[in-house]
Amino acid sequence: MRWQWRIYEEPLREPLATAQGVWRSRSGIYLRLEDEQGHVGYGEIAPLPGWGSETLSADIALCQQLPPHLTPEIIATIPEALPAAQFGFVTAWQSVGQLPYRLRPWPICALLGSGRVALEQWQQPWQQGQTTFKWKVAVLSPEEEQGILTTLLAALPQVAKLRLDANGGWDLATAERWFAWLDRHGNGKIEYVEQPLPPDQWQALLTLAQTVTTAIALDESVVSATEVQHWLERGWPGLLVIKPALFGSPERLNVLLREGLEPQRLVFSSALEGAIARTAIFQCLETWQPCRALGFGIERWRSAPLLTSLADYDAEWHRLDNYGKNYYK
Ligand SMILES: O=C(O)CCC(=O)c1ccccc1C(=O)O
Ligand SMILES: [Mg+2]
Repeated sequence: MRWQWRIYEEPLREPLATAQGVWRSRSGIYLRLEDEQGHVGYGEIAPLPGWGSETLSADIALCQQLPPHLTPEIIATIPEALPAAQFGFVTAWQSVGQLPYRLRPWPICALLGSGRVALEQWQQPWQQGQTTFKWKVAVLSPEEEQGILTTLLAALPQVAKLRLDANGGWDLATAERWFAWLDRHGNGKIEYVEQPLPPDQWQALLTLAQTVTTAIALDESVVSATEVQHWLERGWPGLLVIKPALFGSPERLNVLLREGLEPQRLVFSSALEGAIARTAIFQCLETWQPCRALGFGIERWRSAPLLTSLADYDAEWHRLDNYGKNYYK
């Protein structure tokens, strides 16, 4: 199987502020495979350095070193330390001759910007039928955020659900105060709090999950399949955010599900990947059958529409030409 790759860097439509800083652009690598009969396939490597996945330079080094003809055996040698590359190559290989996919629309959770803008930003997605929202916290002080949250919770209709994402930005004392506040004021509308403490504080995270009423989801703690496995062995009782683009080969999740991981505990979420990876993820969802709204409501920051024809793929392959350099095998 012959293949080509192309590095891109695309500015976000607006900066995304999280507890870990402000993001302004997103880089990755698009892959294009073609077999002897002319069947094509596409894949995307979209690592998030600083997020437990590899760096883009590590993926570039991998692409430079792989031979001009791919086989499943070669793809299987991609090391565990490069989970975004594993995802990109495995899904690219699976897509050859299968495109375009016919995909279902799933309920989506709309991401709201940190701070007061959330009070406006939920309304348009609500009018379009979305009922789950996520708000970035640990960006302002707890007092400021709880003030805004009081208004937001009062404004949201009773059937709406709100996720809070602290991106590991609280310490234990702050988290305990926040959970006490949420137990009193959550109004039945808080679906869960995502990554309240830094990813490595596993004992404190386990204790919190066993003592507070509000559900907790791990995100940064469980970026790759190996980490998910580790937390399951530790007895993590809560939810798990899966960012498929950073997770490794999708087959790893199939195995965990076959071994009894309950699908209701999973929340699938975007890593602000591009259209090729997003479409590959939605193809995986046909197998994974998500039970909760997908954390893919990120259009405000990056437009990544599902690709529904080979012409769409071809256009996407060429679209980011101006952002990155081209490399051909
Ligand atoms: O999960 C969602 O609902 C939206 C996506 C999101 O929040 C996100 C996007 C890129 C990187 C990290 C995160 C995060 O969950 O913290
Ligand atoms: Mg998160």
